[in-house]
Amino acid sequence: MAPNPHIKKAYKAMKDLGINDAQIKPVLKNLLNLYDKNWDLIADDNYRALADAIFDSQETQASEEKKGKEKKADEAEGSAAEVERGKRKANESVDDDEDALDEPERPLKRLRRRGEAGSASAFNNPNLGSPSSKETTAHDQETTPVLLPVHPLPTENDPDADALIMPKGEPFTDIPFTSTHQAEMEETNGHLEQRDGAVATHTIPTTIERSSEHKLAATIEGSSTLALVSSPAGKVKINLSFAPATGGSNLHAPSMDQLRRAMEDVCLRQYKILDPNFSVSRFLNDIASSYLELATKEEKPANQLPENLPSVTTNADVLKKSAAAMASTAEGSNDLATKARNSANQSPENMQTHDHVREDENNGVGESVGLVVVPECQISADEFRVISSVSDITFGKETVEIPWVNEVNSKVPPPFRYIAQSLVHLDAEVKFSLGNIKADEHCSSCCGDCLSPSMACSCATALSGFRYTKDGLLQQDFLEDCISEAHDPQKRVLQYCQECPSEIAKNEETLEACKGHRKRKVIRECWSNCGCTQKCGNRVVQNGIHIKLQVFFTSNGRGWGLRTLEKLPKGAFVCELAGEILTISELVQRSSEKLTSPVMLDAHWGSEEVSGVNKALCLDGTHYGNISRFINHRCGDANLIEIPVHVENMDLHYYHLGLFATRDIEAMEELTWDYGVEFNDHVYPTRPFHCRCGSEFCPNVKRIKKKKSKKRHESSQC
Ligand SMILES: C[S@@+](CC[C@H](N)C(=O)[O-])C[C@H]1O[C@@H](n2cnc3c(N)ncnc32)[C@H](O)[C@@H]1O
Repeated sequence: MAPNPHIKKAYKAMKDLGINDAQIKPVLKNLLNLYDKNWDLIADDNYRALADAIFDSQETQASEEKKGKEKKADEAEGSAAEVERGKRKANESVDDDEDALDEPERPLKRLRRRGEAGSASAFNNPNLGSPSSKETTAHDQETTPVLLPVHPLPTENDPDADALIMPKGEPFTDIPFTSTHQAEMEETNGHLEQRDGAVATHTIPTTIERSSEHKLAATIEGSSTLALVSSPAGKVKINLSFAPATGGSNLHAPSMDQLRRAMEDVCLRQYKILDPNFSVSRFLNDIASSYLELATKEEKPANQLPENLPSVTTNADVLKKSAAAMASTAEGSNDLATKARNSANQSPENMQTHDHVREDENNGVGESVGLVVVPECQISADEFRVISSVSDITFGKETVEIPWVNEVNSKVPPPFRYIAQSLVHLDAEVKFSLGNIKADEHCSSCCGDCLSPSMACSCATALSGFRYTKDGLLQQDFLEDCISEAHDPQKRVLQYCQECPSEIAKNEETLEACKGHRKRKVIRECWSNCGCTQKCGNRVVQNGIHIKLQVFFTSNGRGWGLRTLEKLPKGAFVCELAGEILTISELVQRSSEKLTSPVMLDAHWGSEEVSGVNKALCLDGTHYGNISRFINHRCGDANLIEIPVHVENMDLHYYHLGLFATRDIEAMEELTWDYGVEFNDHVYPTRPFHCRCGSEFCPNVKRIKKKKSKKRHESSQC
């Protein structure tokens, strides 16, 4: 009978690892039983399961043999052996190490010790185990420490100088990063080396030995290790290595940025580190400097505190200190920093005199920023949610992550609930039902992608062509029309209500006449009543955000803003204006709060369909909103424009508002739109603000320009 090809391959893989046939057979038999002859499981990851099982059986066998030998020796030597065992117990750790060296070396372990030390890649590469690859001697295996992949030591110009370095090729494990490093170090030629005979002990056994060219040398004895090594320039580098046999076939090295973000997330969630300037690379830098500082200090007797030892601050002290630092930039009482200060029960003045307060907390690059570890009771769940949203302020509610940064001060974004789609607050009559769709709004002919020419459907006819191009941008002529209507009052068509909802909602004795509402050009997208796919080119706004955005703190007094992290072409969809859908009466009731971003949905207010205060709707993103709530206003030449979009039906009193690029926008440019507010309209329920948009169309800029030219004129006359 021809040999089973599976068995043949398994034997080959094991032989490549230096395992002989006799060792393979019984283990493979057991494994086949165990896995119900599922060869896929056994063959996975180059027969890892089989190799592991063989190593385990070797270990069991070795320890049983050892026990047997001890038993025999005890019987033969009687009381003499008792004495010997006593000695052995006293030297237990030494004996254990020797026993470990007596054990047959696992081929995997050996592979790892060769040159690359890359366990996972070595395991997946059968050639590394073949006789042609360079063998180490038994002596090498016993005494030579493994050279972990060597990373160049940091230099002044090294952009990676602060980076946490992960040894390439070592598998990853989530073993906790704990170290009780007690290595005795001495300084030689400006770098740290271990004193002869001293052993750096970690919770996980590791040896660090003196090695040339400032390389880090460490043996991996099982789990993860943490080691530090210094450069001739006095810099300290941290090296992490991970347990060999873990990670599986999915093992891949995360980028430094991913690692940093993940760590910052952990710090925020688990340790509740409040300072938004907290950075993992800076934190690692601090570990390295503290290490260097402690390691280069003269040893003191155990009961004597070394001079200049960095003072250890209690959590409460840290809280006061950091709250004080944060308070120096806090403006609003709503600010988390202010809350932290209040909870520390200290006046800012007292705290400013506190020894530990840092003056430069805003821009202390390279400085260690005081971390605030706040007991859970001191911040609300809402506040904590906002703090922990650094990497994604949307909490996964959009198809893209939107991070926030504050490079200006220590403020964090205001607490609000992120919603990707607008929601009715209470009374607004918004019905999305198929039954409400009129017969002429049903499109029976659309199929696949409505924008492909062969698919011309009745949606296209109804709109005299689609508003989008095949690239998902707005049609240029349509966009230009919208822009010029918005900019040029002459081109605006106003509609007047007979009884204006805004005026009715004011509840004043005399009803004022309608001031007029702009008739708007609209986009109509395909919806559930259409037969096309979700990828149809006439579905843009409903498919949500697809660009890289970032919330950031503006540097000229406009609070938070939104910017794009990528270049955007003219006509690109950015995001929808989403928030709570309110009736006008509800909005007026709220107006005592001076809302930050209410938007009227008044494009059809002149029509008969929209009459009465419950039909006239608006959006408010103050408490519930999407990313648009961070977009600041710009007079006249904003780079975004809002356009009404009908998605669910052509119901005139509710529609979506899509924000589109009015021109090409560079990466890192702030996104702005013209709120269309009259700054002298005191009835409009938005928080009045002194406009700092800087646009040449801004009344404030015009006023300043006028003043300047007047002054210049006056001085030229003198
Ligand atoms: C929709 S929010 C925009 C995000 C806001 N900057 C924040 O920090 O949350 C509107 C508020 O931002 C501020 N704002 C927007 N545009 C501004 C501008 N051009 N100048 C000054 N403040 C502005 C005003 O306080 C306004 O009430």
